[in-house]
Parts: sequence; C-alpha cells; structure tokens
Amino acid sequence: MTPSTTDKIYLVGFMGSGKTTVARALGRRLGWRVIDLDEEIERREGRTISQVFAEHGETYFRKVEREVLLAFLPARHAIVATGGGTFIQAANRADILADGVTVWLDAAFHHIVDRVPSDGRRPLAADREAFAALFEERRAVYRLAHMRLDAQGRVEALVERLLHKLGW
Ligand SMILES: Nc1ncnc2c1ncn2[C@@H]1O[C@H](COP(=O)(O)OP(=O)(O)OP(=O)(O)O)[C@@H](O)[C@H]1O
Ligand SMILES: O=C(O)C1=C[C@@H](O)[C@@H](O)[C@H](O)C1
Ligand SMILES: [Mg+2]
Repeated sequence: MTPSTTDKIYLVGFMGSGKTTVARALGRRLGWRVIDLDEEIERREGRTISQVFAEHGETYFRKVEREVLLAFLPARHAIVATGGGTFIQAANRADILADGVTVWLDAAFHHIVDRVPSDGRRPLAADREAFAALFEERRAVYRLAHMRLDAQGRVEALVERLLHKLGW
C-alpha cells in the first residue's frame, strides 16, 4: 500500500526500538508535530499504560489504541510514534500504511532488553521469555512497513539516515 501523501511519517517497531525518541528528534528537525500514541492513550485514560492493562486488560487497551490512532488520522505535517503493538493489528496497519510513510525502526534484541524495563511499565515486557518470543514473532509484521531503518546509532544520525532514505 502506498500513502497518498508524504506529509506524515509513522514510526513502527518493537518496544524500546526508539520510536518515541526518534519521533521527537525528527519532529524538531522538520518542525512537524509529534504524536505519541502511548502518551495520548495515557492522557485520554488519565492513567498509565500499566494501569490500563491491569484494570481493564489488553483487549480494552487495543480498543483505545485504535480509537486514538483514528482520532489522529487527519493530522498532517506530523510524526506519529506508535506503540509497539499498534502496527500488529491488521486494521490499524491498513490505516497506517494508507495514511503516511511508515518506517520500521529495526533494533537488535540485545539493545531492546537493556532499554525496556521489566517493572510493568510495559506490561508485555514483564515476562522476559514471552518478550523474546514476541520480538521474533512480530518481525514478520513490522517488515510490512514501507521502509526499514537500522535503529543502531546515535539518534541524530538515525534522523539524518532516515531523511536521506526519504530523499529529503
Ligand atoms: N538510538 C538510540 N541510542 C541510544 N538509546 C536510545 C536510542 N533510541 C532510544 N534509546 C533509549 O531507549 C529507551 C527506549 O526508547 P523509546 O522510548 O524511544 O522506545 P519506543 O520504541 O518508543 O518504546 P515503546 O514502544 O515501549 O514506547 C529510552 O530510554 C531511550 O532513551
Ligand atoms: O508492544 C506492545 O504491544 C506495547 C508496546 C507499548 O508501546 C505500549 O503500547 C503497550 O505497552 C503495548
Ligand atoms: Mg514509545
């Protein structure tokens, strides 16, 4: 699927791959708005992600995640940092791919393990064995993004590499 315009960039990828961090740097570089879906979910719910999972479960979280994604579809000149599972849901994936240039931040698992806390802030990272299995399982889906960016390196360097890939 090809997006109709290039005035929106979606960053997808596993927890800890750097979506939030790179989105902020890219937003500063382009002067575009940054939308972080996890932060928007927390704002809307008035609770942390871990509270949403604990009090209502993952199915409810996915429903809110989709509603928040849809609420920001009209935004232009925007970078969207998705949550690690947003692009995994087929309906979300179709909307994302049609709406903007979608970039998979592909980070190595050893970096991810160091970056993602197992303290419950990211509920699906608490069980480290399941976390590793999820990483492998989801790669086949992240691959469906329009582009892959090797997520190793300094954030500023990643931003420049991404802009180069986009031909900007
Ligand atoms: N290129 C990088 N080099 C070094 N550290 C990084 C890099 N990118 C991100 N980090 C660090 O890794 C951690 C996770 O990054 P970030 O929150 O941006 O990931 P994320 O993909 O948004 O994860 P989640 O899906 O859980 O929201 C943060 O502490 C961040 O500072
Ligand atoms: O990978 C996932 O499924 C998740 C990643 C985080 O960004 C949060 O959206 C939440 O913890 C779920
Ligand atoms: Mg994030």
